[in-house]
Amino acid sequence: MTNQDNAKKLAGEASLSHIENGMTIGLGSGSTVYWMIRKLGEHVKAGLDVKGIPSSGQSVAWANEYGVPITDFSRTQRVDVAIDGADEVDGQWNLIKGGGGALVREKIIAVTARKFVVIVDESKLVSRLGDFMLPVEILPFGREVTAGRIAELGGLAKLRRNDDNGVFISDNGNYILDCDFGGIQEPKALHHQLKQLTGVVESGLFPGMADEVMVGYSDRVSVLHD
Ligand SMILES: O=C[C@H](O)[C@H](O)[C@H](O)COP(=O)(O)O
Repeated sequence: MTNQDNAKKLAGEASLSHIENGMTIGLGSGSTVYWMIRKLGEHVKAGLDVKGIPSSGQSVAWANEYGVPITDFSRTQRVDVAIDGADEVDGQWNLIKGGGGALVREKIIAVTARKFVVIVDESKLVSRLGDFMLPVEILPFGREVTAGRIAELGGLAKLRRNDDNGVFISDNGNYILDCDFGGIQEPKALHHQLKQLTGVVESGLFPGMADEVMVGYSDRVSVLHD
């Protein structure tokens, strides 16, 4: 296992300290969350009574594989804690998410949760967001027009493709534009500008939403509080 994988594992597993019996847990997406779900499955087997609301098809699959019971918003609208990864985290805990294309469901879960815990390895910490191309989920119809509107905001938008060069389709049946805005000076303002564009479903900017950030290093976890 690489040092980075180990850092993800440590952060993912440490996040279980937020979980108590009876909770409904927002299950994020990505390779760091994988370790959280896997460990959570061990706790469930040992008797922990929790349910998870997964944010992606991949997380549903992991929850099933590791024995974490799942539920959905038709059964409960209470999420006690959401635990999720990020692609970038700045000093004010603004996030870029969506590298795996799960940003819309992740955000619905994060805004519903009483507590939103972010788990990352140290490589995700940045002084300013924007080296990572900002994922923006858009409706397929009129994608060229929407990309043009994003360009007017200063973002060079590239349609996400799969490894086989087909267009990437999100779990919601939409497209993802990976947008280069250069360094993002004002994440909250840019997020609101993007949200106002017809055709944009959601931006991968999560400004000021995290309650706690758990940072994994190769040999330890550092917890950043408010
Ligand atoms: O859409 C994907 C999610 O936002 C992930 O949480 C994010 O990309 C981080 O993933 P990872 O832990 O694999 O770096």
